[in-house]
Amino acid sequence: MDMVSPLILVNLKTYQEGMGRNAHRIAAAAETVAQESGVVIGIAPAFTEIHPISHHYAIPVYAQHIDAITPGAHTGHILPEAVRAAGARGTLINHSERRLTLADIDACVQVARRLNLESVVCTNNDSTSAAAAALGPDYVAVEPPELIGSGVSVSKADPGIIERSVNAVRSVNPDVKVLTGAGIQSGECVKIAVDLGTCGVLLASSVVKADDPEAVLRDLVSML
Ligand SMILES: O=C(CO)COP(=O)(O)O
Repeated sequence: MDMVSPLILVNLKTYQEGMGRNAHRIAAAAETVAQESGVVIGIAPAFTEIHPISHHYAIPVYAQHIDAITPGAHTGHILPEAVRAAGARGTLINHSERRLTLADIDACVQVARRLNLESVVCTNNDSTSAAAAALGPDYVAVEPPELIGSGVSVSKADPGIIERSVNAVRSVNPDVKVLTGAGIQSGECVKIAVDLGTCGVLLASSVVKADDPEAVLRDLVSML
């Protein structure tokens, strides 16, 4: 293993297979495999599942989004303090399916830092990875949008974007860790990503839609 312990972050999105009892099943599988392997496996469930999951399992829980607001008169927003109080360790910011402006991303990273929430800023290519790194988040997670949910792994289809993003982030801010995602489905995909200099992966469908999420998670960590 690398000096920084790898992170496997499973985004449950709003998949039916990641709601309610299914979210618990995936969280339990993640906890089992994390304990067996020593690899950190986090989960980003729907907002409504953050509290139940974080209070039942020892794995780190992430929000899928926050709004950079302070408590007050906002309706239909996600208050970062509430996400923290519900037990989240961190949050995704600017996921490809929840894009923000650069100014919003900056504000979200700052509020996350203030609240001691880990920030994972998602990006779509190496230029945006460099821009995100300049904001000083904990992680930049590069995911080529065309491969998200495609079943085709970024590690195999586009290793260059991983390598370029790692280099871009390092040159802007070497303290920012890099994750990658889109189509990640096996231990081999994870190993390629880590060998290219990332600290792990962000993934969804291969775990969330699996008949046996525990078996997929065991495979994902098998080459670390
Ligand atoms: O968007 C993703 C994770 O946030 C990637 O999704 P898939 O793993 O389904 O390609």
